Amino acid sequence: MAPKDETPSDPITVAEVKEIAKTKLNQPTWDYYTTGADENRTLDRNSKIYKKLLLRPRALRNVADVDTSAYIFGKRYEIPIAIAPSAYQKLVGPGGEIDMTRASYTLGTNFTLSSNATTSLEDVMAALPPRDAKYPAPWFQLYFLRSREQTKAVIKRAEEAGYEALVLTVDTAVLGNRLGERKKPLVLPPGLSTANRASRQAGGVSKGRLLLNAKTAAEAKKVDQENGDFLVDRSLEWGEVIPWLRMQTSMKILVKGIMTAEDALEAMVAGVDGIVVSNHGGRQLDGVPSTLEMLPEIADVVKGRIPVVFDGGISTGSDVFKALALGADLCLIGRSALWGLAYDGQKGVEAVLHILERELWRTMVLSGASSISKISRSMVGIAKRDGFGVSKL
Ligand SMILES: Cc1cc2nc3c(=O)[nH]c(=O)nc-3n(C[C@H](O)[C@H](O)[C@H](O)COP(=O)(O)O)c2cc1C
Ligand SMILES: CCCCCCC(=O)C(=O)O
Repeated sequence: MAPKDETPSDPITVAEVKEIAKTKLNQPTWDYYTTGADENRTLDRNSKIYKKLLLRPRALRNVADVDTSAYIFGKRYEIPIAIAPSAYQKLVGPGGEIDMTRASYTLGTNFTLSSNATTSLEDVMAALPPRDAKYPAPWFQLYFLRSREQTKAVIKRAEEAGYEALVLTVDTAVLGNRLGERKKPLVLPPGLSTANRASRQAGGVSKGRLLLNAKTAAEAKKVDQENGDFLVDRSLEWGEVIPWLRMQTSMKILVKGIMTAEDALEAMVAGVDGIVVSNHGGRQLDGVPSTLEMLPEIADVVKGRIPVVFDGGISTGSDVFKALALGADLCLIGRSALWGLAYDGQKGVEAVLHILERELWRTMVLSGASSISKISRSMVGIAKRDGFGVSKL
């Protein structure tokens, strides 16, 4: 069935939602959420690349009924679009992580809670009504701290609370060089804290930020030594960390931050259940390609064996279509969901998901794909170098 249209006064694109969000957020919060690392080359590339990819539609393929649903780990997603983990969501809207997770529930999809959330993982789970077992439970994103005890404790809490999967972020051994943040460090206002650090330390802003703002190498070393337990463990390796996680939990294990076919292979050999192709929304290593560019080589290695989850720069349903065509099984939205949260809390996030759903549905109809499995790589192409004609990928 075709998704319902908005009422005339509603924003009808994510770009419009973002404009409204800008008027609702204070400057430091807007800067924190919009920024990338260094010169923002990767951040910009992530979104611009979608415009370069052209669609190659097919006609007369019976699109009377178009089904946007997808299955990941055997669970049903009404749309192949879920919400990426992002830190400190109560800075964006008072309902924060709870509004996000409830919106994902309403749309029949899923949400990943950040290790640096401002709501406890137990409260997020308790905010959801009971759900038919055919749908997924939320996932929990893990920053693996140097303190194994702290790391173990939070994994245990996530498992006991009923999270379906653990998403180990592997692109944040140290925080990216975010220039705006270095000039104006992010400070959580009183009353907000990172509720999922096992110690629930007051103030709660990541100790990684102290390291980022150290003025000299000596100061950085001091911070590193003094705050060691709360920093991400930089000594992790595939062959050790994945088996260690397996020993701790029976939740599914995904790794987030895969940007090469080589790492996708490492991940599979190490025995993960899924990967997330991601460059952290351009906030970590600047100068890496867009995620969309790397998706085909990664999908060639893992597609059909383990789920390929994907994020980076998605702001339209046609972006989602392109990522699915290049091998994604499920797309995550980071900032687009945050603009919805700023715009109107849970309803705003739902509005964003509905916009993307409608746009994806229309792109599928007009491309001749009546289900997600009918979206193929041959349905996208790239303009030839001499500017005339389209090459298949
Ligand atoms: C403000 C902000 C905070 C983020 N916090 C986290 C986090 O805590 N953990 C994590 O794994 N990724 C985090 N990410 C990365 C997102 O999960 C996701 O990879 C990225 O936002 C996708 O790109 P998009 O924003 O262009 O959709 C964050 C992203 C943003 C923008
Ligand atoms: C220990 C690393 C803290 C990262 C904080 C949240 C995040 O991922 C971001 O991009 O900001």
